[in-house]
Amino acid sequence: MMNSNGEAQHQRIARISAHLNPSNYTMEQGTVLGRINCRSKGGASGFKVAILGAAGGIGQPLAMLMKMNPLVSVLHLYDVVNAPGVTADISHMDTGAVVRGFLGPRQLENALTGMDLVIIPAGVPRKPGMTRDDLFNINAGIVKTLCEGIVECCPGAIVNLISNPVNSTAPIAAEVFKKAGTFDPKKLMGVTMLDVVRANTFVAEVLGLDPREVNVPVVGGHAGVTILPLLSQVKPQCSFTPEEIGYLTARIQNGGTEAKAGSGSATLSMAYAAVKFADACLRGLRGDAGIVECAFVASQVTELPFFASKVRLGRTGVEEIYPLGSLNEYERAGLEKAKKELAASIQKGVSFIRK
Ligand SMILES: NC(=O)c1ccc[n+]([C@@H]2O[C@H](COP(=O)([O-])OP(=O)(O)OC[C@H]3O[C@@H](n4cnc5c(N)ncnc54)[C@H](O)[C@@H]3O)[C@@H](O)[C@H]2O)c1
Ligand SMILES: O=C(O)C[C@H](O)C(=O)O
Repeated sequence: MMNSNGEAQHQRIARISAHLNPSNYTMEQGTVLGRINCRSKGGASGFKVAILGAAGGIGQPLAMLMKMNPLVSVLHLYDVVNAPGVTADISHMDTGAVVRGFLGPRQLENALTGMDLVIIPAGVPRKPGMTRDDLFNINAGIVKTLCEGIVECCPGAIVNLISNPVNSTAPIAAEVFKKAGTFDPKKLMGVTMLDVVRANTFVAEVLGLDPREVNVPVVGGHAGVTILPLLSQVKPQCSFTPEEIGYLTARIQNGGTEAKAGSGSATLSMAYAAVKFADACLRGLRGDAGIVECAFVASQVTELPFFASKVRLGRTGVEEIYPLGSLNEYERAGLEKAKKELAASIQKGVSFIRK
């Protein structure tokens, strides 16, 4: 009869033998050690997070940063290409989250089942000279398919939508969920955090402050004039010259073109922003109080059905949407321009599903 040390050793040998036998490898389990219940897996507490488009320019650093997040116990990495390699690479990080990879549509169901939070950076990015709306024809279909998967496998999950054009893809997601009867406006957020991250950085440069001390609300949407920084509401309280306002507004609105200097679109700062926002969502789900961030959500703040503004995140997702507060004349003019473009982008997304 084996003593408990002998038993443990026997199990370790069995695990290693399984690891050395390639027939035991299944992509869905990410690594063989994951498949055979590796004892180094994270604790049972924590949230289950899926990244769809995890092998891409945003997806990879986003996956790495989420693997480092102590609130994450399980991390599912889904893509239509290269998911095995990215998963193996990230799974070697000695942090708590268990990582599993999923490749291609046949594995989408397993990637999504049981998830608390689904982050979607899947789809094509802009090339020089393109607008975000030029991505619509390809990305609308991708987002639709992935959201249909969410309907089937994790209809109660929080969804963070990154794929552009966000002003249309978030309404597309909402329409897919409405059609299936699973739409919960508290759970769907278009990610506009990068606009806030940029605004904090650029404003801090002008004011000579540490960006971590600066908070700039950015409302509206996530493309050109729909990106509306409210410089009159910057914290800490401050004032700007008209030249500074013109410079900052233009730089924040065109940050996406500045990033990567015309050779692609932002990936690293976006991954940082996505993780900052996802972490806020997870802290909200955990029940932390007072978590306020900007996001593009189903809203009654204006006459438009979707709008980005400050929201409070809690156990059920978006628990409160804040009004815009008082705007100066420059911002009121910007709001009118933003609403005009936003209305068309939202309608384009809605029509894509209702057509
Ligand atoms: N919301 C924002 O602030 C923001 C910021 C930057 C980029 N973006 C957008 O994010 C998207 C991704 O950008 P990127 O630079 O990572 O692009 P990328 O091409 O590097 O990566 C996209 C990934 O999506 C995958 N993909 C394609 N179709 C898929 C599908 N059906 N299912 C799952 N995965 C699929 C690709 O294989 C690829 O790995 C783009 O639409 C870009 O415009 C948004
Ligand atoms: O500009 C882009 O196309 C990507 C993204 O939306 C960004 O703001 O960086």
